[in-house]
This record gives sequence, structure tokens and C-alpha cells, in this order.
Amino acid sequence: MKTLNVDLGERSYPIFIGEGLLGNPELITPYIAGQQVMVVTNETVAPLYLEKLKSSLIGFQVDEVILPDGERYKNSESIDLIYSELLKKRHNRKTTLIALGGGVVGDMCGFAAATYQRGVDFIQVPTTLLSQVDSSVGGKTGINHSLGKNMIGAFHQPKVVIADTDTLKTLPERELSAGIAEVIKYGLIRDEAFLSWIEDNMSDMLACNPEVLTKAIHESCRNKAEIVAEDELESGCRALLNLGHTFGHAIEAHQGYGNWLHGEAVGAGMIMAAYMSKELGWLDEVAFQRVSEVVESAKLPIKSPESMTKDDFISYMSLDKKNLDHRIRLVLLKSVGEAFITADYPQESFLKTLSDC
Ligand SMILES: NC(=O)c1ccc[n+]([C@@H]2O[C@H](COP(=O)([O-])OP(=O)(O)OC[C@H]3O[C@@H](n4cnc5c(N)ncnc54)[C@H](O)[C@@H]3O)[C@@H](O)[C@H]2O)c1
Ligand SMILES: O=C(O)C(=O)C[C@@H](O)[C@H](O)[C@H](O)COP(=O)(O)O
Ligand SMILES: [Zn+2]
Repeated sequence: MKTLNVDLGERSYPIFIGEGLLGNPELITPYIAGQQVMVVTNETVAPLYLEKLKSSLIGFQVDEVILPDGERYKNSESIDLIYSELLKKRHNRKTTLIALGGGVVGDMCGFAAATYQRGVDFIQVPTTLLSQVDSSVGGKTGINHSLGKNMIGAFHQPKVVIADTDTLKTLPERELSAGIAEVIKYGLIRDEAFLSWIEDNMSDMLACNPEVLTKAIHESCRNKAEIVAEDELESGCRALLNLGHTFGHAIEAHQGYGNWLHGEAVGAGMIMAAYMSKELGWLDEVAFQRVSEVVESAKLPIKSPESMTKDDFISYMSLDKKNLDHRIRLVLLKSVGEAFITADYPQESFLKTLSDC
């Protein structure tokens, strides 16, 4: 097992990564303050992993909420189901919520924990590649709105992250590719050496090779933990983690949540960001092709949906949480391995990107 730490003073926590972690009481029980636990999961993950998780929680009052599966259920109705179960089972302020599932379950469980009785503890047990490399770390929690992705939420850090790589054996291929999009993101924004490693190991990642996936998770979480430790609440460098997301969130919302997976939209969005970086003279053609090829090699879409017009993009992007003074702020690439954020660009380059990509 590998361990990383997210250094946030009194809110610091460990990330455990490895095989056979689910079901080990020594990894989870030290992080449960009271006697009550509420496991939040969904109808797909529960039959696969709920009993295993519960076997590590002997001696606690363990309750569970099994949500419907899908990005389209990342909404206030699902949050209400969690609150209702907590109240019905008389959970008090010492309770600990445990997110067992992918990023959708993790974001919702975290948001319920941030708000139930003004805030209770929670633990992340991520079971998708995307949630193991990204969403379980850093404390962004929340739900979608029909007008925009992740528009309602809170920063609320987990007490521990337990990433059992055995769970990836049951993950559908399309979901594995979606997770690789966020892995590629770390290489593009700040770690060119990691990007080269990703390029060299792409076929092993797609074949679910456990050593290669463990390294991908470790290096992704190391990069994310460093950024979050520097800028927990996204007043500066944390925004770089949004590479591809300003375009990608517009795709997800416009296409109807769940039709394009988050990682798929981020993959196409990163190519749009790279294309615009080329238009602005930051990337040359070779660097742009490198970005496009690594995304394509992960079996991700490389073009935005045919059905989306420039105005469709602009109407969603103009609501993006990073915007300042009605200017759309974008994360772009100075080079492969170095991102920056800007609202200062010629509108023609932005519009050309929307029509060409
Ligand atoms: N909070 C953050 O920092 C952050 C970061 C990145 C993404 N996100 C959010 O995460 C969400 C995407 O997460 P995701 O890609 O994990 O999607 P997801 O949670 O929808 O999971 C993908 C699918 O895999 C299933 N699944 C989960 N684990 C499985 C397993 N081990 N075996 C088989 N099936 C399994 C799920 O039920 C679901 O159908 C989006 O809502 C995105 O906005 C949040
Ligand atoms: O942790 C972050 O910060 C990120 O931006 C990680 C992203 O991969 C993730 O999709 C996040 O949920 C996007 O955040 P948002 O603030 O743009 O909603
Ligand atoms: Zn993301």
C-alpha cells in the first residue's frame, strides 16, 4: 500500500492507495469519531462492494442509502434522500458519512456531510479510476443545476481517502477511459515527465494493469494534493485543475447530464484549450498534435458534439464559476506541462476554437 498526505493543517488527511484495502478495519475505523456511520452508495456499486465495506465496520451503527445511478441524479432530490435517511435513523453530529462509489456518489455524499446539521465528518472510498485520481481528493463537493454543472456545493475535506485498486477490475472500459482524461490533465498542467510516462503506458492502463494503474493514481493524487495544499479554496493555482472543464462542463450540461461522461467532456475540452493555446501562439502544431493524440489514445472523443453551436457553448460558459466581471476565464497551455489561467484573449480566437473544434 502507498500513502500520501494532503497537508491542510488541522484538516490534513491521508490517501491510502493499493490492493485489498476495502474491508480492512485498521484503515477506516481510526477516522470514525462516533458510533454512527451512514454509507452512501448507489444501486450499481452496492451489490459489488457494500458488504465488503461493512465487514470493516463491526461494532458501529451502520446505516445505508442506495441512490439511483447516474450523473442525472446528482441533484437536490438525491441529497434529500440522504438527509431523510440520516434523520430517520437519528444520526447525530458525531456521525460519519462514507462515500462508496465514483465521483457522483462522492460529490453528493460530501455535500450532504458538509450541510447535515451544519457539517459532519465524511470518508471517501472511491471505486472508479476518475474518483481515485481526482474527485475523492481536495474537498470539492456538490450537485448540478440544469443551468450549470456543480453550481451548488461546498468545500468540505474528507477525513481519509481509501482507494482500493481491486475495485477497478469491475469498471466498464468507457469509465476507465473517462478516468484517464483526468490523469492526462495532471501531465498537461504541471508535469511533463508524467505525461511522457502516460504516453508510454497508455495500453497498459487501458488493459487495467494493476501496477501501472497504481502508479497513475499515485502520481495524480500527488499532483492534486500539492495543488490543494497550496490553494485549498481555489483563489489561485487550484483553478489549473480546471483545464478542459470550462468547455467540458458546457458539453455535459448541454448534452444532458450523463450522455457525455465527465471525463469524455474534459478530454474534448482539453483539446479545445490546446487548440486555442495554439491560436494564441503558445503551442506549436507539434505540441497541439501531442495533446490531441494522447487524448485519442485513451479512447476518448476528440471533437465536441456536432449538435453544439457557438452560442450553446457561450451560454453555459458565461455562467462558469471562474468568471470575473462577465469575462470567461480559461485555463490554457503555455507549453505541454505548464498551464495558466486568463480572461485576456482576443474574442476571435475563442470563437474560432468553438467553431473549429
Ligand atoms: N470533487 C471533485 O474534485 C471532482 C473531480 C472530478 C470529477 N468530479 C465529478 O465526478 C463525477 C464523475 O465521477 P465518475 O467518473 O466516477 O462517475 P460515476 O460516479 O458516475 O461512476 C461511473 C459509473 O461507474 C459505476 N461504478 C462505480 N464504481 C464501479 C466499480 N468499481 N465497478 C463497476 N462500476 C462502478 C457507477 O455506478 C457509474 O455508473 C462527475 O460528477 C464530476 O463532476 C468531481
Ligand atoms: O479539484 C478541483 O479543483 C478540480 O477542478 C477538479 C476537477 O477535475 C473536477 O471536475 C471539479 O469538480 C471541477 O470543479 P468546478 O469548481 O469547476 O465545478
Ligand atoms: Zn474533472
